[in-house]
Amino acid sequence: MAWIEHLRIRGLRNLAAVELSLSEGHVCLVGGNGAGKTSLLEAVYLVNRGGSFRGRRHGPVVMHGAAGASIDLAGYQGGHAVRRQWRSELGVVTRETGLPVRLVGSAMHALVEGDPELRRRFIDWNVFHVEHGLAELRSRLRRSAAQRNAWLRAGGQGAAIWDAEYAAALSILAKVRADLLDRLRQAFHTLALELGVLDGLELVWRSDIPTDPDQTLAVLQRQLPGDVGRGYTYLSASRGDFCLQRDGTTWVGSRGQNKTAGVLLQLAADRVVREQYPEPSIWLVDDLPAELDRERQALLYGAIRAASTQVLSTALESPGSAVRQAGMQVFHVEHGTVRSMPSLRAVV
Ligand SMILES: Nc1ncnc2c1ncn2[C@@H]1O[C@H](COP(=O)(O)OP(=O)(O)OP(=O)(O)O)[C@@H](O)[C@H]1O
Repeated sequence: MAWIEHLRIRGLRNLAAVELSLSEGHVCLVGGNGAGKTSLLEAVYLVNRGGSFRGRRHGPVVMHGAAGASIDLAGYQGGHAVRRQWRSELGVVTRETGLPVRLVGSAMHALVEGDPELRRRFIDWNVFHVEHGLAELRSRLRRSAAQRNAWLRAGGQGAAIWDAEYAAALSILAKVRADLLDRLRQAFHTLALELGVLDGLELVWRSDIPTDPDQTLAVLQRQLPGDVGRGYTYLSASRGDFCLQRDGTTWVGSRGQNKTAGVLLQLAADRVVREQYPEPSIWLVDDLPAELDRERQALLYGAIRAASTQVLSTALESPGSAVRQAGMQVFHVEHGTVRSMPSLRAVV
């Protein structure tokens, strides 16, 4: 069982010096806008995954004017005590592998209504966890694509020596993505039934990359004149997307419904990965209450708690009665400092 017992953060965003002792179960970080709640989740993500979940737009994680940032974590995994360290100048410095963490970010609705690139990254991240050798496959693809594109830019004359290798790698990727989607589709369907939300929605994968390498090779040959004109290969790993359908038609949900669907997708992916790696993850849940009614909040928090040993969640306000739980730990975050509030003893 993976959980964090102690966390020490120095010089990360607005968190100058933070020390937290945590318990298993649901830990709630409460505070106003800009208090440092998301930065705390970011620290947990960073020390375990080695990178941030926030894009470049958010700038460097080291506190303005500070010489460096550090994160130290002590916790448990598989019944053993583990330690992890991250230093801004070195990255992760411990040998032990990171604790498994799963993020429900504040913009989960974007997974349904945003750019296809987000969905492909979501699929590939989960494929990476169930299929060994994805990194090697990616480098095969990159190498053969670069060689083929150089050949196209030179006019595509002579033998197409990189086509077979590129078609083989691309078809394997198409196959592992389609297989994951199939398992995800079933898990999503089961979860929607169990929770009684988004009834009748179906996950549909659309990709024009054939899973048979001979067919992929035939497509490459057919598209050759266009590829030479463009100077690059049209059929690439960035083709493919999934959508949600109801009765065969693309479903258009509200912001809150899309957010619910995004969280369900994370829960479904967690089930798929845990068929192979049963250890539950630590879930980092940023601002779930935004856009969700109380019933949905309670439902989704309940499903996330059931899937994890520890949940670190953020919110602007203290958890309401629908979300509270006996033993829930609550911390108040303000201007980068964190204060413990009395643990909740009973469901109110
Ligand atoms: N490198 C940095 N150095 C110092 N402060 C930073 C740095 N990067 C971001 N900040 C500031 O840290 C503060 C905390 O941001 P954070 O996103 O953690 O807040 P939050 O509590 O999650 O707020 P909200 O509820 O509005 O999402 C922000 O005011 C931000 O401007």
